[in-house]
Amino acid sequence: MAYRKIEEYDEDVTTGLVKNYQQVLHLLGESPEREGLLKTPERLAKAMQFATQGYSLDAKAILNSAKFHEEMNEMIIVKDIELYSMCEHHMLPFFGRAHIAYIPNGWITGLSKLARVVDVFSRRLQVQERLTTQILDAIKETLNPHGVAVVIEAAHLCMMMRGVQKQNSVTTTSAFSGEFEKQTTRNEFINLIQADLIKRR
Ligand SMILES: Nc1nc2c(ncn2[C@@H]2O[C@H](COP(=O)(O)OP(=O)(O)OP(=O)(O)O)[C@@H](O)[C@H]2O)c(=O)[nH]1
Ligand SMILES: [Zn+2]
Repeated sequence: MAYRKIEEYDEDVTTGLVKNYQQVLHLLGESPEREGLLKTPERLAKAMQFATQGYSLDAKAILNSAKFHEEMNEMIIVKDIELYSMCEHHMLPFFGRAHIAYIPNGWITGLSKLARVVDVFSRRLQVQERLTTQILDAIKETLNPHGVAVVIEAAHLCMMMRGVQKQNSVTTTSAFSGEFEKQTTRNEFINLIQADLIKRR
C-alpha cells in the first residue's frame, strides 16, 4: 500500500506503547495518573507511530503511481523540501531540508512524489547519511534517469538539547549518481539550489 491514512493507528501497537509509556513516565519520576498526563501515553503512542509511518510506505510504488513518458533531458530540481526525522541513536528529532534533482531518461515522475519519497524515508529511525542515499536509490531504481542528486541540510536535536550542546551546527549530506558525478553538472545543481529565483516570504 503506497498511502496510509494516519487516522488508522494499529490498535495492538497503540495499546502496547501506552502501557510502556506509562512505565516510562513513572520511571522518570512523573505520576502518569495526574490530569495533564492521563492521555499523554496515548498521544505519544500516536505521535511515534506517525513519526515512523515510513516503514509501511513504499517509495517505489509512490514514484510509479505518477510516472509519465516524456522526452526531456534537462535537470529537474525540487528544492527546500522540509523534513522531520529521528536519529536512531537517541530517538530525538533532526530536521531540515532536502534538495533533489534528476535528469530524466524517457520518464518523469510527479513533482509531489519526490517530496513524498522524502517523507517515506524521513519517517523512520535514521541517520542522515542513509536517509540521503535511500532517497537517491529509490529515484534511480524507479526512473532509471541519467543521474540523481540529493542534498540534505539538517539540525540534530541530540547535538543541541543534550550531549555536545551546539545550537548552530548544520549537517550537510549529499549523494550523486550518473551525470551528477561530473563536476559541471554537480556545479549547475549546487548553483541552482543556492539561487533564490522566487522571492519567498
Ligand atoms: N553519522 C551520524 N551520526 C549521528 C546522526 N545523528 C546522531 N548522530 C551521532 O551518533 C553518535 C552516537 O554516539 P555515542 O557516543 O554512541 O552516543 P552519545 O554518548 O550519546 O554521544 P554524544 O551525542 O556525543 O553525547 C553521536 O556522535 C551523534 O552525534 C546521524 O544522522 N548521522
Ligand atoms: Zn542522536
